[in-house]
Amino acid sequence: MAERVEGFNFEQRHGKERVRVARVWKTKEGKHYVVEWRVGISLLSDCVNSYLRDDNSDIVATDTMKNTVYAKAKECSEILSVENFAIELAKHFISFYRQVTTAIVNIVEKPWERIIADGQPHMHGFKLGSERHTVEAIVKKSGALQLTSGVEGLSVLKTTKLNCYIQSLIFVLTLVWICCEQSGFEGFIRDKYTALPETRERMLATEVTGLWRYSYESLSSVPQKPLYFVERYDDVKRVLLETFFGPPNVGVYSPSVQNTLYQMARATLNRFPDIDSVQLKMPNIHFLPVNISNTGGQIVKFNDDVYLPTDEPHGSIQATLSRFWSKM
Ligand SMILES: O=c1[nH]c(=O)c2[nH]c(=O)[nH]c2[nH]1
Repeated sequence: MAERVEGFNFEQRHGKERVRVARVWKTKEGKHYVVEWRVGISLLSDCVNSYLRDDNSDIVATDTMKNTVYAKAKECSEILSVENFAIELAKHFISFYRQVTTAIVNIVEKPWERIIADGQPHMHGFKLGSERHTVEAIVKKSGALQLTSGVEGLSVLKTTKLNCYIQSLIFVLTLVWICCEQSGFEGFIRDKYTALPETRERMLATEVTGLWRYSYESLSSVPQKPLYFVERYDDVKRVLLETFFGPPNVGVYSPSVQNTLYQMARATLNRFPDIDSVQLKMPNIHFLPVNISNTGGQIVKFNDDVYLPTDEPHGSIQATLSRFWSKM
């Protein structure tokens, strides 16, 4: 919040970024659990004197913030979700320091996954997965809370043309061989700058970044069930992926990244009543058809088979879908 200083409007915050911590828990039976977090802390606090003059008496040193991450990780005797850790940290800063009015804690969790060896979950062996779980907890001195979780780096691709048998609705118990494309892009504006052909058959690839805001607006309203948010994270990801891909045997047609994004966001809001808004960023990562020829003729003729994968440029498509009363 801006304050008036020497006739100016002034806004400030300070914190520590990229504090890395790993925490291990071990059960009596010898099963280990591990999390690795990258923590960012930002404090809104009444320390304007440090900016205006030689007076640091109201500053929480960023080095102290860093130490607090390790101290609080040590205090967590039971495994907990990244959301609960973020809330605990933020709660500490607003309650421990008179000067702090709001604490903003951002954490990215590294996807360490237990390995399966000989068909059995390993007791202490983990490998790095791909997509990352994120959280932002904003806690005010009043106890007001804003909790936003997310996923980043969720790379997905569908190759789309499906040849499959479906059961005919007309003749009971007969199977019909069908061929259905499951991603296309048609009917867009065509003008003198347009070269893109219309298609009902293309690769669809993206790297989803999602943010979803929970409806819990005070510290006291947060669900007490341990690992509640870990389950929610898995469930939201499942709904996003199921909507993107459609049923395993037949898939679902995507007429555009825009439409698929909307379906994914809507399915999330419809499924989870405690989520008020969903933001999705879905770059359209292009796989270009390969056609190569020389004077002797065609070397490679594209037949929905050989592609050139690209990183850039890529389409950029993003949207936020909220319930009417949401503040996201
Ligand atoms: O799904 C798509 N949306 C677009 O806006 C777009 N633009 C484009 O060139 N290809 C695509 N595909």
